[in-house]
Amino acid sequence: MAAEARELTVLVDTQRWRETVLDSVCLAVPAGRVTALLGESGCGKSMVAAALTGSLPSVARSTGEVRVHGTVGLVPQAGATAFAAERTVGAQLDERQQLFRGRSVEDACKAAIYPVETLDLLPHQHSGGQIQRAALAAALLSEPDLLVVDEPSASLDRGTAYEVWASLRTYAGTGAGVLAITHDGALLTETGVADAMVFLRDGRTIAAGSPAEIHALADPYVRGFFP
Ligand SMILES: Nc1ncnc2c1ncn2[C@@H]1O[C@H](COP(=O)(O)OP(=O)(O)OP(=O)(O)O)[C@@H](O)[C@H]1O
Repeated sequence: MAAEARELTVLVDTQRWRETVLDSVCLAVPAGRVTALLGESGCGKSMVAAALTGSLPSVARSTGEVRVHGTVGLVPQAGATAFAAERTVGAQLDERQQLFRGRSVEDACKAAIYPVETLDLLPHQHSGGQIQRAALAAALLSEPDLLVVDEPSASLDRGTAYEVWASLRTYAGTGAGVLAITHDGALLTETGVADAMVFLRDGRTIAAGSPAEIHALADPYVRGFFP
């Protein structure tokens, strides 16, 4: 098991706003598998990603159990936040490569379907889809045991989205656990990359299982994610 959460509850208290954003969430991310996390906007998917990767906001307090076995990598929903604003993406990928000394920058960019022609641009000079793939390349350089990707294909055309999902599948094939957050049940079904799906609603886990088990459910909330 690359990671698991049991009875994970997260309370956000900003002084002006107080809310339980995750309520007794249970989730498993097996090693060597792609687990997809789905749910409507604001239901808490990114908060699960933050809890698993140790990056909860300072206004959040968590209870319950989170276990991660090995190293973690996060591809944030806004890819630019994975980079410093004032240096080129290429320079920052080179620095990460020096730090981890694993795969080459070229190899990580290829795996992330990131176009190397834009390596010399600053993060904000990238398109939404380009910087998201650059953030994936950055995460792959550290070869984490648990890779959490938040909306990896939200800004991509269908063809490139397919390639990115296939690449996540390949990465899971190296033995890592991959947790991929998405709204796009149709794309998950078409690509067939998810070994398991977990659905969140209002901060709670409401369904989990293999794609076949999920497709057999009559729950209209779950069915609403598929064409
Ligand atoms: N940094 C933060 N500080 C305070 N509250 C936050 C923060 N980030 C998220 N929240 C709150 O936590 C709840 C869950 O947000 P989250 O970003 O996890 O949703 P999501 O399911 O990922 O949504 P989306 O699909 O729109 O990205 C929301 O009510 C949101 O307002």
